[in-house]
Amino acid sequence: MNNLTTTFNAHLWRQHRLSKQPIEISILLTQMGFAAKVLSREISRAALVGRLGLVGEKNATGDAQKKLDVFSNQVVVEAFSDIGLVAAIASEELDQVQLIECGQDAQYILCTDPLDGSSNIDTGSAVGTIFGIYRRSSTGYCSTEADALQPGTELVAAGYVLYGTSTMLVYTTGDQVDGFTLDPTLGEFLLSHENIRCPDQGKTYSANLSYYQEWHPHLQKLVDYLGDHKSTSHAAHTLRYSGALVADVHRCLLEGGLYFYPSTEEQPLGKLRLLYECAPLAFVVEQAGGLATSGTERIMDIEVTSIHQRSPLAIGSAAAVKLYENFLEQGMPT
Ligand SMILES: O=P(O)(O)OC[C@H]1O[C@](O)(COP(=O)(O)O)[C@@H](O)[C@@H]1O
Ligand SMILES: [Mg+2]
Ligand SMILES: [Mg+2]
Repeated sequence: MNNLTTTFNAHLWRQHRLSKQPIEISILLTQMGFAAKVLSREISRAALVGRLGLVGEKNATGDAQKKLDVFSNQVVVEAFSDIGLVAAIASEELDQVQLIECGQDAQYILCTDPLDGSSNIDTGSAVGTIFGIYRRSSTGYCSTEADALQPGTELVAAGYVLYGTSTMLVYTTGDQVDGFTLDPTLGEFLLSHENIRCPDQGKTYSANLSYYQEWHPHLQKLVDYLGDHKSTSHAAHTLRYSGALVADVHRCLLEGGLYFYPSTEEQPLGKLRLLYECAPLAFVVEQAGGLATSGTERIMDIEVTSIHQRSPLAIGSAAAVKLYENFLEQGMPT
């Protein structure tokens, strides 16, 4: 059976048979695949069913919620409810952790950004879904919020879905990183990118340069260095910023490169959320040979004290992330 006929479910079953992951993880990932198919269909027809625009509410981190943010959250929560495995869900669109099921079998916690890149929705640009799965740490009958406050090193599975020119699902359970492309005519995710390796170097960087003036002077030097097309000592990088973290990280994963969202005086911990944006993507990128840092600390090691906690992020090719850390610390490449 060649790769392009390997369905996501068949791959998950194979990984389980090769005892690379417990069957529960395969079932949870299958449910993420299902939610991704529903969202792929609904995102593509949102303008036809009045699902563009705002709902008029703000989420816990102050973002004006889009109708598709709320709808995507509902789809993900429903896909993981009633399967007897998920104890609780932490989501960008839920103020608190939502208890799902109690009891012995409900041993997993889902952390999710149901719709990433919300500012792209109404203009039809790329958006994504991010997910991270943890095992419960508490032993009581029902889960508690503390079960979601685990560092990235405790993730048992993580990944994202990109709704772009095609819909792709990329995941890892700590073994390798595999990518699947949705064939809408079959309604199947097919294995299109097996064992993805993140190139050590890239030619692009992604950052919102409109904040350049507010960044640390050392990071301003990094941007000048990356954009120095006259340099004979190093290859310049070109700028690619999509407005969706998932889309920019996906490019870094496949082609190499660097995405960063640093802190500013106004946002001392940056904008992005550690639990359901930074940590799951860090797990994926690290398993593919890349790196992810806050600038001073490995993202996966950062202690989580609240579900909507923010963290500065630099993620992508290993050499580019090290370059970022060096510049932040010393204001120069090495
Ligand atoms: O508009 P800004 O400040 O550049 O922020 C864009 C970044 O914020 C995000 O949109 C945050 O994610 P959400 O859309 O899920 O809130 C990232 O996807 C993106 O990289
Ligand atoms: Mg997001
Ligand atoms: Mg979001």
